[in-house]
Amino acid sequence: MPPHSSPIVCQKSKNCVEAKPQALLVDSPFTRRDGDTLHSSYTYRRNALARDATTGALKVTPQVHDFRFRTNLKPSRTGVMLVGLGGNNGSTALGAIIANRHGMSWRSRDGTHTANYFGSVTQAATVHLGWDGSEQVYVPFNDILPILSPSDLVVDGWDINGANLYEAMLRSKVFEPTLIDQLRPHMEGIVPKPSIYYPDFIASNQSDRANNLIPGSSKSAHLTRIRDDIREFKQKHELDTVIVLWTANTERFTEVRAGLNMTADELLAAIERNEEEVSPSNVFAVASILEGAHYINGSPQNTLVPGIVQLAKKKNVFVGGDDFKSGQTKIKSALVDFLVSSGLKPESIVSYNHLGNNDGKNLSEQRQFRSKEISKASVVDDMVAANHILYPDGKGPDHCIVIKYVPFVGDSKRAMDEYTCSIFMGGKQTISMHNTCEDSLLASPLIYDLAILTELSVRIQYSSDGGMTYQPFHEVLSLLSIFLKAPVVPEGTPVGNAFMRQFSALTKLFTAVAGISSDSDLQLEFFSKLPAGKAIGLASPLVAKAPVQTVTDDALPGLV
Ligand SMILES: NC(=O)c1ccc[n+]([C@@H]2O[C@H](COP(=O)([O-])OP(=O)(O)OC[C@H]3O[C@@H](n4cnc5c(N)ncnc54)[C@H](O)[C@@H]3O)[C@@H](O)[C@H]2O)c1
Ligand SMILES: O=P([O-])([O-])O[C@@H]1[C@@H](O)[C@H](O)[C@@H](O)[C@H](O)[C@@H]1O
Repeated sequence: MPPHSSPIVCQKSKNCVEAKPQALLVDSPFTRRDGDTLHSSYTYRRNALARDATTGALKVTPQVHDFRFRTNLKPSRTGVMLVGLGGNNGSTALGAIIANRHGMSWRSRDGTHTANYFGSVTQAATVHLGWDGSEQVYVPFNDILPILSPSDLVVDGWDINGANLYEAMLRSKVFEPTLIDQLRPHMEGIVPKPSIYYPDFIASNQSDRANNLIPGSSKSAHLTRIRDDIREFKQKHELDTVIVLWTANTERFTEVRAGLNMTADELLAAIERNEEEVSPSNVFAVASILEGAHYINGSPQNTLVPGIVQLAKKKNVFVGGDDFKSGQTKIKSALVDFLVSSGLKPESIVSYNHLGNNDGKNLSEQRQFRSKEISKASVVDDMVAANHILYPDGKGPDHCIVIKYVPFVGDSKRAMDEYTCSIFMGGKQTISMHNTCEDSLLASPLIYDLAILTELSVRIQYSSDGGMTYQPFHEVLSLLSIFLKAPVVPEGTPVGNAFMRQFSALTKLFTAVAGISSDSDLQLEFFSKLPAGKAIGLASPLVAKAPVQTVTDDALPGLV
């Protein structure tokens, strides 16, 4: 079977940038290319675990599960509608796409810079595939499967403020003036669509921004208008996929209760009766889902109430969230994993930062700060639960979150963290770090990744019954967790925050879908004689004339 090469054939669109040909050829009897569809099989190995009722011993039963994947290799024409387009993140994300499309360079005190997508996992990270006999081989993440470039995305959105995107960039103070000047002709003509503003959900200090509103106070009428916006955007740009992504202000939490939002019908009825407790982000999420658009929450509020998840399931769209994991928390999700994996016990974590952007201004009010505090504080829970030696009672470290609004520093967030650990023989280790960055330059690449991987997920279906039936991933797209502080996950499944585990899960998933053996960090070949290699996978290969390698479970390497 000739190896399949999956050139990125981006659907021609006004904004489609010609993508580079795929550089990866997968040669396996367990993948089959049928036009634009890649069929692959994957033997998923896991341990069935159970406590012995009498001895309490942990019984471990290694098992294999035969998955089939079916992937449309053609990235779809995709639009992203940003709620909060005129904000620091929104204007930065759009401006950077335009700068990359045009290959812009600009000068600053540090010299000349050229547009890039650093900070994006899909565009600037690599994936380890193994050892080729002379070197470790890493390939670009976007070589594993055909995915969109951010430059392919059609972007539009809403804002309660009517500033055009040139004015928004000036206000944000994120880009150098020499870049803003180049972007001006491309951005000045873009004005966010009018949005909805329910004052009780964001800080009162935001009221002076609200000059670009959909008229009236009927939430049902607002829902209809936003649905119309999404539909018109999709039709105007002849899009196949639309993703609505909330990068507007942090809202206070909404109540979650029976009669309000526990079911899709309850939430739709609550909107119909103009229920006070229905938030703007609830309305955007419902509008998106009803229009078949996927909805991602980049902020910490609890938008994805049970009724919205249920509606997403009914309408077969993805939802994801919460709160971009961009800076201080992202570092924490890697550092605490390292400390706990080293057998060192974080006893206190103090995360302080101050910033002077509008996000910081909105967070300076308690109810909005509380939303952020919850998402920032939850990030170590899985790592604490992973080590009963260090945390026998499950009680985690003292964890303090402080955010202060200091207008003068603008988007340049100054984060100071202190980690104090118990170490060997009563010792203590204190790690302090200072981290300064333009917050929006860390968050904007995540907007791309969230959208690009949502679009890729739409093109993947899996089968658990040997290829008889196929279905999409669960409507709550928890594979996006690496980009989010407080990942929303399918009910009954655990939240994982440890950064490198999230990265490994993401790269192993897409290499498996591509028919590539999961990278084994074991690398036994470096300290043992490697047995002869053989193609593995399902007992029934996907291709008619595969080598006669009837691989049965008990013949699988490692299980004999
Ligand atoms: N590094 C980061 O920047 C980062 C990291 C994690 C999370 N976040 C979250 O992302 C969000 C955006 O951050 P930002 O720095 O761009 O903030 P920002 O205040 O600059 O932008 C938010 C924009 O949303 C608009 N807005 C508010 N309510 C709206 C509504 N109902 N409809 C449409 N627009 C509305 C505001 O006018 C503003 O332009 C915030 O919730 C923030 O907490 C940011
Ligand atoms: O991602 P991270 O740096 O931990 O968290 C950030 C906070 O520290 C910051 O104060 C807030 O304004 C940003 O929205 C972001 O949430």
